[in-house]
Amino acid sequence: MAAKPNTQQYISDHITDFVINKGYGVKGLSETGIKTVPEQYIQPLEERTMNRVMVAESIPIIDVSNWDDPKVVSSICDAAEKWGFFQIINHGVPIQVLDNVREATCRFFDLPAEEKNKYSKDNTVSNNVRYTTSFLPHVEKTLEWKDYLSLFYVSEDEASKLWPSVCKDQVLEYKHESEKVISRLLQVLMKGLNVTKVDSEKEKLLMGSRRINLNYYPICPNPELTVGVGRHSDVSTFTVLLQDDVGGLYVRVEAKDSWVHVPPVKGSLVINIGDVLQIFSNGRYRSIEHRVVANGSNDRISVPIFVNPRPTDIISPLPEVLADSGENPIYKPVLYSDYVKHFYKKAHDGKLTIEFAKI
Ligand SMILES: O=C(O)CCC(=O)C(=O)O
Ligand SMILES: [Fe+2]
Repeated sequence: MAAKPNTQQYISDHITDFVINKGYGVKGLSETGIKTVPEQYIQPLEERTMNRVMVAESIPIIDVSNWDDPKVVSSICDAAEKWGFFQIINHGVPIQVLDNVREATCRFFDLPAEEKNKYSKDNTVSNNVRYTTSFLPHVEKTLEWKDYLSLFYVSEDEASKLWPSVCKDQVLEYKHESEKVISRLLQVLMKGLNVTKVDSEKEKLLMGSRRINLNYYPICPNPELTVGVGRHSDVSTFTVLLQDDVGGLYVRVEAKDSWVHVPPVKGSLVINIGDVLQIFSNGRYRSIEHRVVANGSNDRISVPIFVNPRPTDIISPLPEVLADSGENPIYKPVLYSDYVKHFYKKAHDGKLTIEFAKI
């Protein structure tokens, strides 16, 4: 006698095939008009609820129209130590450039699934351009309600050949326009560590590569059951994040055992410290856990630029930091590409990635 088909299993396999293999993503799923999130998106209770949200507090908003102003320098360094997250305004990246990259992101995700799927793991011509859904759908027990395109920048030439034509010019423009802000931020953050000499070698070590993600979070029928992005810290030196006006990014405040919302501020960029800067600074600047909630009434997009070392760099506490503080290193030297590989081997798990580099 033939085995009775397991209906639940059949539906689940079908959804996985549609969302992941065929490239429809959660955007495609959302557009079917589905009324409840499929089982594989239902997160454990502790991952989808935030017990304590502080509404009275928020991360600093810093006006950087004068980067040389000592008050600007101290606000940034204090925010990096206390919060690991802050927003900057009057940063000089034209609003038009930010609007253009947001529009370009929508254009990419509005492409038919077959077009987007040309950039999936199995079809893409280069690992430097990758379209996928959730975070690591083949590794995770429970999926996240997000699709994304991840672009590792190698050169103008490569980007213009390989990046999707509906968004490449706008993403490149956003990257170029942000470079001045990125250099300034690095200088200021190093000043706060008493690292006064940042020559070109050191600059490459601290920020020699860029990854840009286009994140798309479609409307979700049961936002309370799932997440947009689960709890994680970034594996960058720092991240420059552009969000739209929907909101939903929450940042962990460890000292208060709670979370704060990062409200959309027109024209601002959100900056957060990543694990690599926590390692370089021997724990003085801290990468902070963050998460994105799913949304029941709006699609949301965000565009982070991950400012990273080069894959071939060895990351460890900076000698200047150890000499200045007299501290022993709490992290061992690790090849950056090994660190990143470790991150991409497991589902989002809060701040656990950095354990990999602990002595
Ligand atoms: O969408 C956001 O606001 C944050 C996304 C994020 O944390 C990430 O891509 O690492
Ligand atoms: Fe992140």
